[in-house]
Amino acid sequence: MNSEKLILDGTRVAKSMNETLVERINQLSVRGILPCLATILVGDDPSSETYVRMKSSACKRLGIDSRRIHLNKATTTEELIAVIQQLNEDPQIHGILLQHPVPQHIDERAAFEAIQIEKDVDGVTMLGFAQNAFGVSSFPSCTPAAILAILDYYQIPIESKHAVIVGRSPILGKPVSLMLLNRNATVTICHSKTNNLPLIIGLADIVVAAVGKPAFIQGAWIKESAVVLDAGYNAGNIGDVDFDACHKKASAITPVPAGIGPVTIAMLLKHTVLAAEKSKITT
Ligand SMILES: NC(=O)C1=CN([C@@H]2O[C@H](COP(=O)(O)OP(=O)(O)OC[C@H]3O[C@@H](n4cnc5c(N)ncnc54)[C@H](OP(=O)(O)O)[C@@H]3O)[C@@H](O)[C@H]2O)C=CC1
Ligand SMILES: Nc1nc(=O)c2c([nH]1)NC[C@@H]1CN(c3ccc(C(=O)N[C@@H](CCC(=O)O)C(=O)O)cc3)C=[N+]21
Repeated sequence: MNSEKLILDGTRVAKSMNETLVERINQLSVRGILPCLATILVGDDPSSETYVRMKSSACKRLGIDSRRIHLNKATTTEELIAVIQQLNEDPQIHGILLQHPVPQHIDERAAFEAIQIEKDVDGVTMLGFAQNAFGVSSFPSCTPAAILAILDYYQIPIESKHAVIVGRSPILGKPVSLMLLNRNATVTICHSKTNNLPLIIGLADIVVAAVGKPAFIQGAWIKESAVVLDAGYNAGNIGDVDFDACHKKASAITPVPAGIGPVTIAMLLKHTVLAAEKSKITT
């Protein structure tokens, strides 16, 4: 990497991923297979509606089919699981994405577990998580995989680097920590009960912000020349990183928007295409 400050352009990474997908989608169509992603949204949280809409319009742009399922916020866990089971049994559906978070009264873990492993394109099941932890997953969670894809695209070394991850959620902080560990980083995972957070972040060569609090990570905490990856996506398109202050210190940083978000979506499409490719072998 050169010594200039680098803005890690997620739109560019996503574009290059999508280009390689087009050919694979064409080859599937020759065999009469149209990859299809089902998205399930429960309730009417406006930002979740936006994400789901972005996901299905990204599918459309590439020629992937999508089925959008929008359930009432009063849906029960049992009803949601029944919908997931129907999608599991439908041979035309290759991937299932249950948008997180679901309303409080629903058992989100039980719903995630209902997704058949072959269709778990967002790596949300326990089995998918475990496969990812062992480094044998076909479908690691999309945002963690996007973070690794950005580092690899820009040839940013991971091995032997100290990565500090702020956040330990099951689809973001925890899996990205394990993926960086599998790539031989030295990993520290921080969370809401962590003491001396600024001190720990100050030791990091790579910082992953996955907190869900706008502009939470301050420039003063960042070590000179660290690489900063901002997975946060808060109301008003604001990341978890104080961009201007961190940009001054970092050697490379992802912006919000146009950082990790677009690569997450490209990863979801890639996993859906792969699920479709695998389905032709088994059916
Ligand atoms: N770009 C994308 O594709 C995606 C973006 N996101 C965004 O990433 C962010 C995180 O999402 P998600 O992981 O689902 O969020 P969660 O709310 O599930 O997890 C947040 C994590 O941050 C930790 N945390 C909260 N406050 C602090 C604090 N003061 N100090 C240190 N750690 C803290 C929590 O700790 P504890 O475990 O102790 O509660 C928890 O582990 C959000 O902005 C979300 O919108 C999420 C998914 C995809
Ligand atoms: N099961 C599950 N998997 C997820 O991956 C998941 C989820 N639930 N719940 C919500 C979060 C959020 N998320 C985003 C994806 C892309 C952008 C994205 O592409 N953002 C554009 C901005 C687009 C715009 O706002 O115009 C950008 O950053 O450039 C943002 C956020 C995925 N999530």
